Amino acid sequence: RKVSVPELGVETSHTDELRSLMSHINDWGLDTFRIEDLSCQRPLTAITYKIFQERFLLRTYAIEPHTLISYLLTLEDHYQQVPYHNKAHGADVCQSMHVLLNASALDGVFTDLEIMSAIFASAVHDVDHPGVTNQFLINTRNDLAIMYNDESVLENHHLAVAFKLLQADERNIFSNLTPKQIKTLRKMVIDMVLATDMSKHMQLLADLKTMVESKKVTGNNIIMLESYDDRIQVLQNMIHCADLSNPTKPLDIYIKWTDRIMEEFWRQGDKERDLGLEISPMCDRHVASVEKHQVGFIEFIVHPLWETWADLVYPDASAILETLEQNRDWYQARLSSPSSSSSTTTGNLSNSPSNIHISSAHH
Ligand SMILES: COc1ccc(C2=NN(C3CCN(C(=O)CN4C(=O)CCC4=O)CC3)C(=O)[C@@H]3CC=CC[C@H]23)cc1OC
Ligand SMILES: [Mg+2]
Ligand SMILES: [Zn+2]
Repeated sequence: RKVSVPELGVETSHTDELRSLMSHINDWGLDTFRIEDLSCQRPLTAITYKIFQERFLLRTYAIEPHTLISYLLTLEDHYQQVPYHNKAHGADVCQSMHVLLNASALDGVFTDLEIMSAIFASAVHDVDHPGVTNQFLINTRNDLAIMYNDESVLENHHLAVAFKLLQADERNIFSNLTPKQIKTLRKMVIDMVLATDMSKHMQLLADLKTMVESKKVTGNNIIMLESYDDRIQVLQNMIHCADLSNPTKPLDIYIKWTDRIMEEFWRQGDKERDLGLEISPMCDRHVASVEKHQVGFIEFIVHPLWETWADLVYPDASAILETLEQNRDWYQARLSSPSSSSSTTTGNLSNSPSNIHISSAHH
């Protein structure tokens, strides 16, 4: 029986504007925040539905549109209303992953099943995130830490929730896959989401560097990946890059993500203070050095990863690396110049030059 679904997957009164924004689904720097507004707070459903259509995945895997929308709406409802790790972040990582998969150095490298696994993994990768870190859950003996024995607690939980939601027939988007396909997809999704645990970062990056050093390409510079381990390693680094892509986006968008993650970290710090626990790095709102943290985050983590990724897919990620370096310099400049000192934020702003970004108090 035919069940009618809205053209863009979500009910909205801004259909024309949303359609036009969605035409940029393949572009780096798509404004997820505007999609959040235009989709009536359904950015994850709107973006993931568009990507599945764009890649013909509904046709290839005989997925009913209403089944996909039903799964996506329920998945989206299971993202918590926390400042950063909410449905907008899920949507953003999903769209970023979609763009990374389009690198010409990866042209024809991944199968449709691997691509669908990567998009699905990105959409679900932080579902039901409570807005606190693994270490906080462990330190407070949270039920989740007990359930997962302190090992990748959040990431195991995101996966369990994502697959549990598939068990309802009306939401089972993989009902027409073969048992072998489902087994392969499930393993790849688990391997990718577990790789978003920051405690795996150094090992992931080391392995990526080794791969870059021994990179094998075809005649037209396409990367050759023979084994499952090589293929999943690239996909794991890809979702990790997408998860760490905020500093590589246009500055106005990057700053909004920074505002959100800092508010989420500060709320955790407030809880730690109330519990008499040591306040985690970057989590004390009374020691606000947002710029310093961003420069450190980029220098120690984001740039080393993206520099290596840019080597692997050279020259496809060169513009992204360029934006990252410009954004780092912008935060660096605010560290040293007087405009970043607290006096300006409480001082007379009327004479501040328009080109200096004065956002909310903590910047
Ligand atoms: C837009 O801005 C951010 C976005 C995400 C994160 C995440 N952070 N993290 C770890 C926290 C602890 N870490 C550090 O303290 C690293 N570090 C230094 O060593 C010096 C300064 C600094 O930041 C590692 C990353 C997460 O685990 C979040 C969840 C998954 C991915 C990245 C997220 C951090 C951001 O801005 C600092
Ligand atoms: Mg996560
Ligand atoms: Zn994430």
